[in-house]
Amino acid sequence: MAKGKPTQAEPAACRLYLVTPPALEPAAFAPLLEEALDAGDVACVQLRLKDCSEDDIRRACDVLRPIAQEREVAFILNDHPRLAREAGCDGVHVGQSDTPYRDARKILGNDAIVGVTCHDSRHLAMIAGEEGADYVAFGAFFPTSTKTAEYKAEPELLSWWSELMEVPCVAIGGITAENCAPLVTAGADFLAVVNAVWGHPQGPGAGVRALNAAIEAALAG
Ligand SMILES: Cc1ncc(COP(=O)(O)OP(=O)(O)O)c(N)n1
Ligand SMILES: Cc1nc(C(=O)O)sc1CCOP(=O)(O)O
Ligand SMILES: [Mg+2]
Repeated sequence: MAKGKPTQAEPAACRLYLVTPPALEPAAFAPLLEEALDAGDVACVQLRLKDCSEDDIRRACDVLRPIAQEREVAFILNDHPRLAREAGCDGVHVGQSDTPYRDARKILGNDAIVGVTCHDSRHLAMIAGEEGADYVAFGAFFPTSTKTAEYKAEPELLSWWSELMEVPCVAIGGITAENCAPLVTAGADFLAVVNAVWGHPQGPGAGVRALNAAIEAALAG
């Protein structure tokens, strides 16, 4: 994947990748998503609903996907490649216990974005990259309350990867405006966040602005 592929926009050095809260009511969440996406640069949105029926996920896609795509922000579905294709998503994110990358690619085709969780593993990332993943995701970089994270990644993994590989890397796990600088300077192409945006005390727009300001400050040195 070219480093700017999530929106086809001019590639930037490090961009935001929003992941939704694990449970949401689509009509109530829609204005929050609009607020986040209208607050500044966002490369993509991942719909990550856990413990939901496929019908619920489909309904959430129908409401939320146009909000992202109308703004030229890629809309990626977590875990469900077939549903992603049927619901008109731009791609899918798969983990090591989900549909294997090759099957996800077959289902979605070559034009879709397929990203792969690689935890803290160089080996998993090299396999995913060689197989054709559009990005590899490393984490968790910091403690997170959003899910039980079994792996701990270090910024050095991002610098190793970005110096050697063209495939973009996503950093995830407990990332905030306050702690993201080492990940940006280490070479993360995307910062994936849940709580720093949806749990921001001043709302998701303020969360996006704070993260983009922190990215810009880190890149300026
Ligand atoms: C960008 C990004 N990175 C990692 C994950 C985690 O995927 P996975 O390990 O499959 O765990 P679940 O998210 O499915 O609980 C992700 N979703 N997105
Ligand atoms: C979905 C997910 N995957 C992770 C991994 O390490 O693979 S950490 C994580 C949760 C990220 O949420 P927050 O930004 O609130 O910490
Ligand atoms: Mg998964």
